[in-house]
Amino acid sequence: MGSEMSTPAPQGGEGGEVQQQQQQQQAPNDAIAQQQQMPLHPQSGLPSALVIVGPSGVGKNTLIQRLREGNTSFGHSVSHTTRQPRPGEKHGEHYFFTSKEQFAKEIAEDKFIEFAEVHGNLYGTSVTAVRKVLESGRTCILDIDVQGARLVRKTPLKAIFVFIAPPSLEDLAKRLFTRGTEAAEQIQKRLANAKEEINSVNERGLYDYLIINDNLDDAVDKLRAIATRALQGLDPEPGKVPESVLIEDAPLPGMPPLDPTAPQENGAQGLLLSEDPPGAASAAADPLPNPTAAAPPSTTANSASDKEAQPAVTSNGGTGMRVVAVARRKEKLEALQVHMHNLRIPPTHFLPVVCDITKDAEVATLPRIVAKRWPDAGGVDVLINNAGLSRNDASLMDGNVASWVEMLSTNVLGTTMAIKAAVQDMRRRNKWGHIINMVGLSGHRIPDGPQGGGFYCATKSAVKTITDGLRQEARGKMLPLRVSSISPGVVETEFFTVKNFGDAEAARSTIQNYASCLQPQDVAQTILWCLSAPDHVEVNDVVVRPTDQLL
Ligand SMILES: Nc1nc2c(ncn2[C@@H]2O[C@H](COP(=O)(O)OP(=O)(O)O)[C@@H](O)[C@H]2O)c(=O)[nH]1
Ligand SMILES: Nc1ncnc2c1ncn2[C@@H]1O[C@H](COP(=O)(O)OP(=O)(O)O)[C@@H](O)[C@H]1O
Repeated sequence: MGSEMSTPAPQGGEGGEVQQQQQQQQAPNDAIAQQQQMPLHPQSGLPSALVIVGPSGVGKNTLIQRLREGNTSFGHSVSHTTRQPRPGEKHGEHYFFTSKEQFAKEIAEDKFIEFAEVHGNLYGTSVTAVRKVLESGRTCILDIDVQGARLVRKTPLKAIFVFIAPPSLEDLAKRLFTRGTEAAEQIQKRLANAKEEINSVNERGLYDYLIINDNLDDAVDKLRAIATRALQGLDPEPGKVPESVLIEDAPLPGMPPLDPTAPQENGAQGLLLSEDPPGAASAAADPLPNPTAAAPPSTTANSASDKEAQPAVTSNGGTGMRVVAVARRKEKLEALQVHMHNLRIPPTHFLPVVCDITKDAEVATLPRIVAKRWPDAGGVDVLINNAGLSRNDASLMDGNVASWVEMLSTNVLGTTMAIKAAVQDMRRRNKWGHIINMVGLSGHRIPDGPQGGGFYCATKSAVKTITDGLRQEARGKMLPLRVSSISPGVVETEFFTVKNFGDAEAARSTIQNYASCLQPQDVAQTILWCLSAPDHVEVNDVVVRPTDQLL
């Protein structure tokens, strides 16, 4: 569920009580069943229930309606809710619309198999509603949220669990807007919750089936086949939910008006960035000659959320590149998106994607997201691996192991997984581009200091070795892939704030040791210089540091 649902409600508030009661509600069980004389666990051969879960607006009601059209074998358990009825909704048919007081009373009376707070309202499935359908020998359909599904999983109710996913969050947003039943604020709330709801597909054993509701007729056919199994009381087939599912983020619904005072750039376009923790630097500010690639390439780079990455993303200097900015922090990407919008860079040339590059499944999906969102772009031609994270509690003598793991997974594994995803995309198209890794001075030397930067330097040395190793591997296979690294010294970015766990003062005092740090634009320019070399020239490593930096 989304942030709203997963945020603990204030003590004593409605949500707080609901959470406490839900914890006690762990397994509405045989005792309730016996009390209500409900065959919660039908013998085999009798119909199972069908639990349908999915984010708001994905099409659950539409699918259920289509399934039930002209087929009386399926009944729908009518839920109770404290939300206001929408125009046309009937009490007892769509929901039992209930006051909060009445709902609380019914909870106390053990009326519900499960209940949950969803999008700010209470919803619950009553034992009576399910019993009514089951007793008539039909399959009972429960349209409930993720929390409800988790709870029903713990009851003896024999059921098949299906998750309905949208083809993308963008489609989901469109459907919610088109349905027009909610105000903008409610739609935002539902979209904010959707990503976490979709992520519940990765909870092992929660769902038996996943249906992506893209083409409605296809989705209805799939649901019908599953519902028929439920009707026959058959067990679900194994392996029908993929190991890992990632649905890309929606763009911001509705961009702000253009800022007429914002400076315009020269045809700034793309770069695909990957990942989030503030890294050494990635930037490119000024116009450069055209790149050597024949077609406008799309570029990926990581750590796009940082202010430091903005120049890299915003100024391709008329190279004709299209930029995919990949980062973990959504709010930073959103700010970048607004910035790009104000620079009049069209959505065809800038695509923000939320992704955690320490997660293999998320990284592997990136080229697919690019291909889907920009079918005309071909694929990823340039990858800029910008992720580089350092922590100040990582001394080799007495450091925090968690910080070592974090650095290793971000700087080394994240970079390598992004390389693999980009290279496989290039191989698929037989079109070989350019990989640029940010090694940094730390990949070449270890600075003095009692805190000890040895572990961070080790990860950066690894990136240097990976850069050289990738080049050798490509040469060995006679592939025209170009591999470069850039090794900047101190760059004025968020890097030091992250290193000091958010302590901006400590970060400032580090930066003040230098009369003039490199700026992100300086690094960006270096990236563009590497990219602009003619085909027969491969820049291997560029070391660049502030003029007054000693070591
Ligand atoms: N846990 C639980 N969730 C429910 C129940 N009834 C509906 N929901 C879920 O509540 C959410 C909001 O439903 P609704 O207000 O009808 O809005 P909609 O999903 O935008 O059509 C959906 O995810 C439903 O699946 C219920 O009885 N229990
Ligand atoms: N496969 C689909 N393609 C396009 N629009 C769809 C599809 N499935 C449902 N819709 C539309 O999306 C909107 C939301 O569907 P709805 O059934 O109300 O969602 P939910 O019950 O999951 O909140 C409706 O306007 C519906 O017509």
